[in-house]
Amino acid sequence: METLRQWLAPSDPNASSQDESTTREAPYLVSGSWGLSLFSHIRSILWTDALVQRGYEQHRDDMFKMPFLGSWATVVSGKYVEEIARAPDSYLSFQEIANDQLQLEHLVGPELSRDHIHLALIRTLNRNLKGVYDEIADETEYSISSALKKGKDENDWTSVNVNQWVGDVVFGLNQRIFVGLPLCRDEEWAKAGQSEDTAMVLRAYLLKIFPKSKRGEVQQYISRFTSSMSVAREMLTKAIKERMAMTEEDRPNDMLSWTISRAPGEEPDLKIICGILGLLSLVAQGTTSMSFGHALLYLVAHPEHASILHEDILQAMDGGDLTYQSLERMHKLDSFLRETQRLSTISNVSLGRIVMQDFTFSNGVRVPAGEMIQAVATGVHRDPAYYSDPLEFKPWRFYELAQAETLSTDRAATKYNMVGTSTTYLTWGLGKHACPGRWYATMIMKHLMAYLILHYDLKLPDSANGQRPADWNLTGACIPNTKANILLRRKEDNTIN
Ligand code: HEM
Repeated sequence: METLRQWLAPSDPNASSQDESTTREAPYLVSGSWGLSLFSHIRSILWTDALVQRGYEQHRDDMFKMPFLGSWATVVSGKYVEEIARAPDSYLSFQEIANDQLQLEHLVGPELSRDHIHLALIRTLNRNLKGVYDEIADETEYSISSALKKGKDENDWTSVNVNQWVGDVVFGLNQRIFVGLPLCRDEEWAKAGQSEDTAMVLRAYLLKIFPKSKRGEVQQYISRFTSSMSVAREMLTKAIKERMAMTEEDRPNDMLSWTISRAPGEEPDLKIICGILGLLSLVAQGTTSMSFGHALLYLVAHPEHASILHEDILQAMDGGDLTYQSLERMHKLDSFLRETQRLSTISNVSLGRIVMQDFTFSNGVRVPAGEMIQAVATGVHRDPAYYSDPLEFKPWRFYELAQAETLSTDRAATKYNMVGTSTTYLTWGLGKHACPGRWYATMIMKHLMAYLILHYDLKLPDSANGQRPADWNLTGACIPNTKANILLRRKEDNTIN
């Protein structure tokens, strides 16, 4: 009970009491006093989105303080977002918040939480995107059809739960790139890997309840009860040993081989390699499948846009196959997906940082070391000052903005592309820590959507009455409705690749 109290109570809302008369704290959105704050913390976990939105409406282009996942966070918008993005890591640390939220030191290992080797691997992934695309293209039909086997037959159609089906398909594609054939198609691997992703997030939540000094012991204890982890580790260890027995030139060109080559030490540590792949799988899986699940639900709820997308895709293919280069020419599909990410942003906030040394914003608000800073994302994405008819789904919004700017400036406007970041589009964060996996995630999403539109009929079940099932908001995340189903049917004309 005491631990729970410590976790839920503010670390010390008055800890930032000003020594310097020129600085101040951000205004509290809810009371910081004990009792009320316990209630506020519980409320903030259940209704983070509503609290962030209220704060944004009251303190737009400024900042406020609210309970956030068990701590206090100063939440900013406007020009202050750039101040976070520009701040040195020695003041505002992304690494620290990632370590804290995923408990990397305990769940993955101190080497990874300290050195972040995975970032170099994502750079390798980005350099190899064209080759990676060919693997993804080769895996797509297998991944889609094996996930469809878990669905329910309804006349000519197969009914699937969106979250589950998209999760399976994206997992299959990611694993082809991460661990390659044959492991990526192993059903036991898929089962263990997917439950390991969920287990890791739950373990991180659990560990955070305990004081830092006790987390190592607690992790040792709970790992005895997580069989998915040992199954996944065992299978991966076998694959690693097989790869290590090959010369570097003979190894397949995938994340597993890159990781073995980059892992520190003469004799790479299997635990570190497993940890890196586990972490990459975790960050790539939930984000991409949630985003794609949202996009798919917009597609089936707005069938009037499907033919325009179909035309855009065929035009980009120019009589040829679906290729990496053709994806880059699918401007309307790009705009469609960016609009789905604007309206159903998977996280209400972005640019989360832990303050390492007291940090003062240009308006004099000082945030003491140890506290958290976040930026409003969804509120900004739905602000009429930045987006006309912000609550309306306008799939060609970014396409039209890019066209207009290209015409007026005589230069191709790339800032509205799906991977573009700005203070008013925070899906990927901003600045030096903006998502390094966004080119890969965008490639997967564009390819999968184009492939589905070319080869499958898709629709909402009649029971949905043509309405997109409402998103679910929980602890700051925006999840595609977990009960939403869609129907799929392979098209008869399979002449187009
Ligand atoms: C649609 C899918 C995705 C979304 C919406 C997304 C979103 C984000 C966001 C908001 C951040 C924080 C940026 C900041 O604070 O400024 C981030 C960071 C990161 N993302 Fe993604 N992400 C996605 C997919 C991926 C994928 C596929 C990978 C790996 C292949 C990945 C790897 C990472 C990593 C490693 C970081 C930390 C960067 C750093 O330490 O500097 N993400 N992502």
